[in-house]
Amino acid sequence: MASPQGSRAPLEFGGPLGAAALMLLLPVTMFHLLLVARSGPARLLGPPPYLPGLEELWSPWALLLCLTWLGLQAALYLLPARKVTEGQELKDKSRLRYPINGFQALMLTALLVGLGVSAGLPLSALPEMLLPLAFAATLTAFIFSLLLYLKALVAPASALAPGGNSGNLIYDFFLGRELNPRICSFDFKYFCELRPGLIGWVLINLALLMQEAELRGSPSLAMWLVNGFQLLYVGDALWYEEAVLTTMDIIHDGFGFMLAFGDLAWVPFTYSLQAQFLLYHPQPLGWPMASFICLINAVGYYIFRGANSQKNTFRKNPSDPRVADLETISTATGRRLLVSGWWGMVRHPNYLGDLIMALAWSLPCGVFHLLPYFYLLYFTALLVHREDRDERQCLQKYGLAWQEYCRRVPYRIVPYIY
Ligand SMILES: NC(=O)C1=CN([C@@H]2O[C@H](COP(=O)(O)OP(=O)(O)OC[C@H]3O[C@@H](n4cnc5c(N)ncnc54)[C@H](OP(=O)(O)O)[C@@H]3O)[C@@H](O)[C@H]2O)C=CC1
Ligand SMILES: CC(C)CCC[C@@H](C)[C@H]1CC=C2C3=C(CC[C@@]21C)[C@@]1(C)CC[C@H](O)C(C)(C)[C@@H]1CC3
Repeated sequence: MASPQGSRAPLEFGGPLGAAALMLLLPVTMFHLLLVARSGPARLLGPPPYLPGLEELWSPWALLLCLTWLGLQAALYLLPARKVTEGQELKDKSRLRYPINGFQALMLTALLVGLGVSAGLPLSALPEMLLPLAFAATLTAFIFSLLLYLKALVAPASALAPGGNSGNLIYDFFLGRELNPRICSFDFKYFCELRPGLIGWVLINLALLMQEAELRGSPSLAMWLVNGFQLLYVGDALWYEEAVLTTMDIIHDGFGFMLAFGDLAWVPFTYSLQAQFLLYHPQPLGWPMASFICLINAVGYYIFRGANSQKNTFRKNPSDPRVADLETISTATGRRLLVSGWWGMVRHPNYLGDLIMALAWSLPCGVFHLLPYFYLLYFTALLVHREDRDERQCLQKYGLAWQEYCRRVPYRIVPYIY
């Protein structure tokens, strides 16, 4: 099967073997975390307390709940949007159109959940269903990825992603073949990246907070902090929804098992790990320490938002007064690269801010368990690997201009360290 570029793109993630290993390892890790978080010792590196049988994982109700959730989010996606925006230019010079109504979907979901809870919906029962729900989400992601793979077989070559079309079934299934799979105007990748998983994550956090309130009379300060920080992160992603259109996932990566599983299962069930841990292992936290952790989160958010907004504003309109004074390097493609402001500090200031926030999300869980720091460890590995992939893509895109940028801004993520 020919690559859409004519020559084959270099294999990533360790090729077919790496892809096969990740397809097994990621779900196993997710179930390990879910089991260990509720066990007494909560040891990240220890064995799980027991191995669940199929009867504990499989529940038709969980699958129904999962599909209903996807259906609800799809319906909210289809509601009239306050704005419809165009994505980046594609290979065939066309641009796709995307509805900007993610924040509206979050608000409407909050309203529906609020009404449901006041009418007696037992949201605090959700934590008891996390295992079968995670299993249902994994199954859904797997079947969905199969359908996406089949859909790509009839897609035109111009619709295929630069990677994910090696001709190896396992590798292509994992990475995803089609860049922007759609049915009419419904864009599956854009929908999955921001809606069901991210909103599902804050809903699971809320359910854990409510169950803690039922168990202990009121939610702990640590649980409030974790819920608040992560709600800010998800609210921000949906408020600045348009920014996702310039991320690597939308511009470069195909839509396959990696993103389908990542978006639908990995994000809601592993990103809520700190709240899961806190429900079963309450941690004392005083106001002085809580204030310090809030400050760390605020610093991380300031860097993350500042850097992402600066790049998006610049990419949308380089003469925007907010970025017009920044120093830039011209490239042969006609696009310019920022070399001052946030992007003159390190080559990925947005990753730095994100990592600082990740630390703030774990600190409320204390320093005596490694488990709540899993997100920070995984995220560091993800971003270092992502930065390396992006670096190679930018070198290919911008050649000498990228080398000049690297010379002017030598550090990748952490100034003077990395
Ligand atoms: N919570 C999570 O699980 C995850 C969060 N993230 C977050 O998502 C966000 C987006 O990440 P990601 O898509 O990886 O990367 P970026 O948003 O950093 O995008 C990288 C692209 O930005 C452009 N760029 C790079 N340097 C410059 C420069 N100096 N001037 C102008 N443009 C430049 C290049 O594209 P071009 O030139 O073509 O515009 C490059 O390919 C980040 O904040 C990250 O932290 C990411 C992964 C997971
Ligand atoms: C587990 C696998 C090896 C990889 C799965 C990766 C995915 C979970 C992540 C890839 C890029 C992501 C982004 C976000 C969430 C996680 C995934 C899907 C993001 C939507 C989070 C919120 C941010 O504000 C963002 C910038 C919009 C993020 C975009 C990338």
